[in-house]
Amino acid sequence: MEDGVDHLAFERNKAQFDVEDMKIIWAGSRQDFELSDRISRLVASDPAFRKDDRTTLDRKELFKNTLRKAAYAWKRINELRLNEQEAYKLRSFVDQPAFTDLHWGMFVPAIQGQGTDEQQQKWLPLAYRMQIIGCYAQTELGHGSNVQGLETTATFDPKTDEFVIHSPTLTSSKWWPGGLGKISTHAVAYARLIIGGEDHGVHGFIVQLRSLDDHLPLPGITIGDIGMKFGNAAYNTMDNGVLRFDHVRIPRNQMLMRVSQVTREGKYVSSNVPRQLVYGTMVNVRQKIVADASVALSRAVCIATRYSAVRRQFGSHNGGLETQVIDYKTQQARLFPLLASAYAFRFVGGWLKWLYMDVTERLQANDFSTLPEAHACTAGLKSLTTTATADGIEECRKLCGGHGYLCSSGLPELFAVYVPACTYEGDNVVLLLQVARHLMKTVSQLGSGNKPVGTTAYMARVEQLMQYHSDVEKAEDWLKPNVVLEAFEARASRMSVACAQNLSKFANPEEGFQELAADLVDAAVAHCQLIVVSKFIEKLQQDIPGKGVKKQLEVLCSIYALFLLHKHLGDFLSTGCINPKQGSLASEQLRNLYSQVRPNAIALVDAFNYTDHYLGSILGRYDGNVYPKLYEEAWKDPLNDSVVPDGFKEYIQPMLKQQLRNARL
Ligand SMILES: CC/C=C\C/C=C\C/C=C\C/C=C/C(=O)SCCNC(=O)CCNC(=O)[C@H](O)C(C)(C)COP(=O)(O)OP(=O)(O)OC[C@H]1O[C@@H](n2cnc3c(N)ncnc32)[C@H](O)[C@@H]1OP(=O)(O)O
Ligand SMILES: Cc1cc2nc3c(=O)[nH]c(=O)nc-3n(C[C@H](O)[C@H](O)[C@H](O)COP(=O)(O)OP(=O)(O)OC[C@H]3O[C@@H](n4cnc5c(N)ncnc54)[C@H](O)[C@@H]3O)c2cc1C
Repeated sequence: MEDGVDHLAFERNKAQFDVEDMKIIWAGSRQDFELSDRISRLVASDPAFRKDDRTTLDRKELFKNTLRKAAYAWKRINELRLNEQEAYKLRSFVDQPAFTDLHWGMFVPAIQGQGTDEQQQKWLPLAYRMQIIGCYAQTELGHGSNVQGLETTATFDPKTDEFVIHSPTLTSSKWWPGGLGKISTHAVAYARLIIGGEDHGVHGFIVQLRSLDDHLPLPGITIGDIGMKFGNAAYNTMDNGVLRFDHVRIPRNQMLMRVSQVTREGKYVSSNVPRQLVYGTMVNVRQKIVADASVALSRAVCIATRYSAVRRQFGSHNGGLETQVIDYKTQQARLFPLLASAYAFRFVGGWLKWLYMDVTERLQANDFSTLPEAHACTAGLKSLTTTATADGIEECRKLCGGHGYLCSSGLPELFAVYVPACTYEGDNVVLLLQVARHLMKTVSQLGSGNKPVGTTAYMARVEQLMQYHSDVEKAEDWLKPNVVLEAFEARASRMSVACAQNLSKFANPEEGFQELAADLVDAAVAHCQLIVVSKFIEKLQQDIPGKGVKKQLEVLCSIYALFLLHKHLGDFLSTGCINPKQGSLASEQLRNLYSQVRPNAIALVDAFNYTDHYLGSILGRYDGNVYPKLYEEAWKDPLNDSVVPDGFKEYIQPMLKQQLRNARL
């Protein structure tokens, strides 16, 4: 604590659970906690990773600064001989989006997932040593969501045993890939495979973009940055790029050939695997994005919670202290569901990681049965968690009043960096429509003996769920996990069944799907919320050690579920799952739960174990010493370098003098 005072100590003493034990639960295991703790302190204590000057740099300085940090991070990773997990942690605690995110997060996984053994042996060592730097070049100016609509072509030339990569139209220009604009030497580029005039659809190709000697674009390649993005610093540390190919030739063996191959004779051969595996990198990254949502949301919640305990407004009696804004019920009703959501997303993220590892192992053994489930879960949860997180960060900014709008609160930048997660790796509405398709397929197969599995298993009880009426009689009944779960299952299944019934009225199912898209999205959201609630409940069924820890998690789980019920009361009522009285009992219980969280709120955010460096927020400082630091920070603004600003003499003084002259006349 810089001034030796912990302004939040009183709050910390109120906690009814052991915060050190909660840190382990949040981290996933003691080992994960120790690793995160060690690496975050390492980054925080290294001045080369300071980031408090970021918002005042112009784009070029900001970008150069990003390159410096990325190079320094790589140096430290090698010097300290960090393993893959430690290196990943180090990069994420540096907390500055960079080309390396795409190199490690998409380029390498694309080769791992879609390359043959031979291709992996050739390319991965180069990528692991960063002797080449790669990006993931899929999206084009004209098409992002519609991957099958991509226009770049890769035409096989049997004479030379090469592919000719070409951008035939303006709209076929690659547009958006991170790291592409200025840094990547290579790309996994997606293009339509054309053999003998026949179009075999979109495939991935490893293409070298820049010379490894002087970094200039190779012949036939036009490349650049697409320009400033939302927010000042934020995602402008990243060189999202534009790329055009003019008949660029690459050897045949640079098509990623795990899913399908092109022989020397130009024959197209499909392995016995689903073509959707070409989309595998997106499934991988969507899963990571879900895990990442809990990090972004918990950062914002940590800032807003600490500041809400420091900030006082109104309510002073006889000259005493004013009320801490965290004690206002409206503040609690806005903040605590976000705190609960951060924990909920943490646990569902952990589960999704398991699901992803499970499907990966099955795929290696040629078992493709769980691929649709993995696709639906990663797509749906990516959509649900990123939407809630982006909205939640913005709500946290408002929860901090005026000071939340200052860059030094950390919230504007956090929002600006995070919000594109609602769009990249699949627009959130487009992804929910994928979930809806999965649900409609599941409903249509219910009578066929094809038992629904995984997260749709509840649909097997559809007849029972269609008859369900909640038996809640008093507010405490809403604390029973089974009561909550059944209400969410009944709501989700009824919304899906209603959509399926409405769809069946259309002669053309695709037309029906388009017409009912908004209802289908609502049904998909209901299903995804059920997944998050059920995974939180499952987590509580595990052994949870630590004084008072399980009790706190039970409270948060109930808050998460009942907050959703309150927010979507219309769904629960209109589907007849609950009646209005039961709805108000849920609200009553929610208020009780907020009161239970209140004394534990600061400790619950301390359990995230974020350093002040990582939080990057004066409002969220661990010691709560907000006002002196805000005051101090204001004077560091470049505008305060001089008392009279540049431009005064040119523009303002003549105006003032003119006014003076006019006044004298
Ligand atoms: C923390 C993060 C860590 C690291 C990353 C670092 C930084 C991240 C920051 C930014 C990076 C951003 C990168 C990008 O944005 S890359 C570009 C991402 N692009 C997209 O996500 C495009 C979205 N569109 C699609 O995914 C597909 O085109 C879409 C699924 C919408 C439709 O595809 P298509 O038209 O081919 O399919 P359908 O006809 O609808 O369905 C066919 C069939 O296939 C199934 N399907 C679809 N996708 C998948 C999949 N991924 N896996 C498995 N199966 C899939 C679909 O369900 C249908 O099945 P069926 O009904 O049985 O026929
Ligand atoms: C910061 C950032 C980083 C990115 N990084 C990469 C990268 O590294 N590599 C890469 O290849 N790409 C990248 N992208 C591109 C990204 O994947 C796409 O922007 C994304 O998939 C959305 O596609 P789109 O832009 O075509 O949106 P569109 O599909 O044009 O969406 C526009 C609107 O249309 C709606 N819409 C579209 N289709 C439908 C439909 N069928 N039904 C109903 N509504 C629909 C959407 O909901 C949205 O409201 C990045 C994007 C951003 C913002």
